[in-house]
Amino acid sequence: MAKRTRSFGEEASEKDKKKISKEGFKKALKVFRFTLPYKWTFVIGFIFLILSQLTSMSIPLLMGQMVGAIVSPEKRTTLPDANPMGNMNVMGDKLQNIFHSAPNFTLNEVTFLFVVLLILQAAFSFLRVYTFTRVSEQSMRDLRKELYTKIITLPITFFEKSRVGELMSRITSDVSQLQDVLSITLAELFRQVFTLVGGVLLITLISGKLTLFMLSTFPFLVVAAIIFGRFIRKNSKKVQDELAKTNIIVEETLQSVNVVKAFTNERLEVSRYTSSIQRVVDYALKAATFRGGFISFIIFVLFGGVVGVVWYGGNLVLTGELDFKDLFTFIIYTGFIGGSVGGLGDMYAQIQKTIGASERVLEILEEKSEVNVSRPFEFKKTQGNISFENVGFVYPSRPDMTVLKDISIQVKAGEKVALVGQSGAGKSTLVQLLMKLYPLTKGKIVIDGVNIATQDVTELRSNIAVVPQEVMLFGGTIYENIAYGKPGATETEVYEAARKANAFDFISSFPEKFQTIVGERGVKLSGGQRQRVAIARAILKDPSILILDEATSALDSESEKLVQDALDELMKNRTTIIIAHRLATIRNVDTIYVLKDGEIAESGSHEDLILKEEGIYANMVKLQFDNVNLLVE
Ligand SMILES: Nc1ncnc2c1ncn2[C@@H]1O[C@H](COP(=O)(O)OP(=O)(O)OP(=O)(O)O)[C@@H](O)[C@H]1O
Repeated sequence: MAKRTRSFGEEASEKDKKKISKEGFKKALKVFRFTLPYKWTFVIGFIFLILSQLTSMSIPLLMGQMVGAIVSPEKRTTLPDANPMGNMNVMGDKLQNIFHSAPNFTLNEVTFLFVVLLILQAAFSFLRVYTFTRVSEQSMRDLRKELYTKIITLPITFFEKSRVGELMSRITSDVSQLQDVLSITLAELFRQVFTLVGGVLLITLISGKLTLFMLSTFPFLVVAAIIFGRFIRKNSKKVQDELAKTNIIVEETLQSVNVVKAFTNERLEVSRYTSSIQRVVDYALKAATFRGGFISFIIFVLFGGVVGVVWYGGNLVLTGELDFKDLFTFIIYTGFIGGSVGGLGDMYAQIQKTIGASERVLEILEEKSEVNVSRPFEFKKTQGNISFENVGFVYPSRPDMTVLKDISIQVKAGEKVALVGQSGAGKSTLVQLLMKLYPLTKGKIVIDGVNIATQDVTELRSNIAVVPQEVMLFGGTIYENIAYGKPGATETEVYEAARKANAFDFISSFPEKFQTIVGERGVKLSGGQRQRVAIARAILKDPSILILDEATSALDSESEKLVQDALDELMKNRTTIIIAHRLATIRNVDTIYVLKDGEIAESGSHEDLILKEEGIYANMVKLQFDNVNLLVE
C-alpha cells in the first residue's frame, strides 16, 4: 500500500474523521484483533523500529563529532594512526564520552562510525518496513475476507438499507485506511514521539539553557495550529461536501445516461455540474487562504526559532559556555524535533480517520449473518409440498403498510399454481417469503412438514430455483453463467441443460459458442435468450420447487414459444409457483390464486374462475382479451 502523501497542513477527509474518544479507541482496538495471529511478527517489527530510530537519533551526534573533528582537530585525543579498525577499545571509551565537550574522534574514525551506523540503519529500516507490511497485509487480508463473508451472508433487509457504493468503500477504502495505520501510521507516530521526546532529552543534555530557549517558541505554534486548524477544517468540510455532490451528479447521470439523452438534458446537466465544481473551487480557495497563512506562519516561526537558537547558541559559544560542535548537533536535533511536531498534526488526523473507518467496519461485522459459510452443508432434496398458513406480512422498512393480511395456500408436490392480481398486490412478496428473505409477521410457511422459520436458509434455498422477470447475467462466459446453477457441474451436464432450455442452438450460433462473454462488457443477449440461459441454469440446479416470475414485456411469438417450451421442460415433476402477468400462459395450471388487498380473493382452475360472473379473474382475462383484440384490429 502506497503511503498517502499529504502536504503539510492539509487535512484528512473531514467526513471520514471521528472525534477521538475512549469509545472510539476501544472500537478501533477491536478491529485490530485481526493482527493478533501475527503479533510476534509485529513485535519483531517493533524491535527493528526502535533500533532504526536509535540509529537515526545518533546521526546528529556523529555529525557534531565530524564538525568537531574538522574545525578543531588539534583538541582531539591523539591516536597512533588513522586506522580505526585497530583501535576499537579506544573508540569504545570515546563513544561513552560523546556528550563531553572535547572532540573525541578523528575525521576518519567518525566517518567509519558513520558508515557502520548507516549500514545498520539501512538494515533495520528494511526489516522494519518488511515486517510491518507483512503483518498489515496478512491481517487485512483476513479482515477483508471476514468482511466480504459477512456482507455476502447478510439478509436482504440489510441490503435494502445500505447502498452498494458504501459497502464497496468499506471493503476497499476503510480497510486500506486500517492497513495504512498498521504499516505506516503506527510506525510514524512512534517515530515522531520518539524523536520528540528523545530529541528534547538529548538537547537538554547538551545545553539546558538553549533547550528552554528553543521550547519557548512552541506555545506560538500550538496556538496558531488551533486557530488556523479550525478555519481550515470548516472549509475543507465544505469542499468535501460539495465534491460529493459533484460526484453524485456524475454517477447519477452516467447511470441513467439513456434518460439524459432521451430528454436532451445534456446542457442542463453540464451547467449543473459546472456550477457545482465552481463551488468546490470557491471553498477550496478559501481553505487554501487559511492553509497558506498557516504554513507561512509556521515556516516563519520554525525558521525564526532556528535563527533564534543560532543567535542565542552562538552567544553561548562565544562566551565559551558551549562547544561549537555541540551547537551544530543541537541545531540538527532542533530540525528533527520541528519535523516531528509538524508531522504529529497529520498523525492526529490519520488516527481520527482510522477510528471512523474501524467503526464502520465493525458495524458490519456485528450484523447477524443468515448463512454460516464455515459450516459444511449437505444437500437434502425436499419433495416440494408447500403450505402457506395464515401468512401475514409487513415490510420492516414500511411498517404502516400491511402487504399480506391472511394468506393460506396448499401446494402438493409436483403441482403448478399461479398467483395473479394487480400490480402491487403482493405476488412477488409471497414468493420472497417462501425463500425466507424476510421473517413473517404472522402465520407460518411449511415445506414437507418443516416450518421454514426453523430451517437453515441454505438447505431451504438449495431446493428452490427462480427464473426472474429480469434475468441478471454475471460478467463471464455463457458456460459459467449456466454452470452457476450447479457449481462443479460437468460439461455434459451444462450442454444438456442448455439443450433442454432451447438455448443450445442460439449459443452455438455465436463464434465463441459457450465461451462467449456476456454481462456488462460482453455480448448483449436478447430478453428471450437471457431467459433461456436462466432456465438452463435452473434445470442444472434441479430443484424440487420452482418459482417463475413471468416477464411482463411480451416476447415475440417465436421467441415466446421457445421460452415456453423450455419452461414446460423445466416445470416437469416440480412444484411450480408462477407469478403470472399474461393470463394466457397459465390456463393449464392446477390452481390459480387471485390476490387482492392482502388476501386470496378467488382461487380455482382457469375453467372455474372464468365462469364466475363479476369475478376478478374473469374480468382480468376479459380485459387482456379486449386489449389483444384491440391490437389485432
Ligand atoms: N422491499 C420492499 N420494501 C418495502 N415495500 C415493498 C418492498 N417490496 C415491495 N414493496 C411493496 O409491497 C407491495 C407488494 O409488492 P409486490 O412486489 O409483492 O407486488 P406484486 O404483486 O409482485 O407487483 P407486480 O405485479 O407489479 O410485480 C407494493 O406496495 C410494494 O410497493
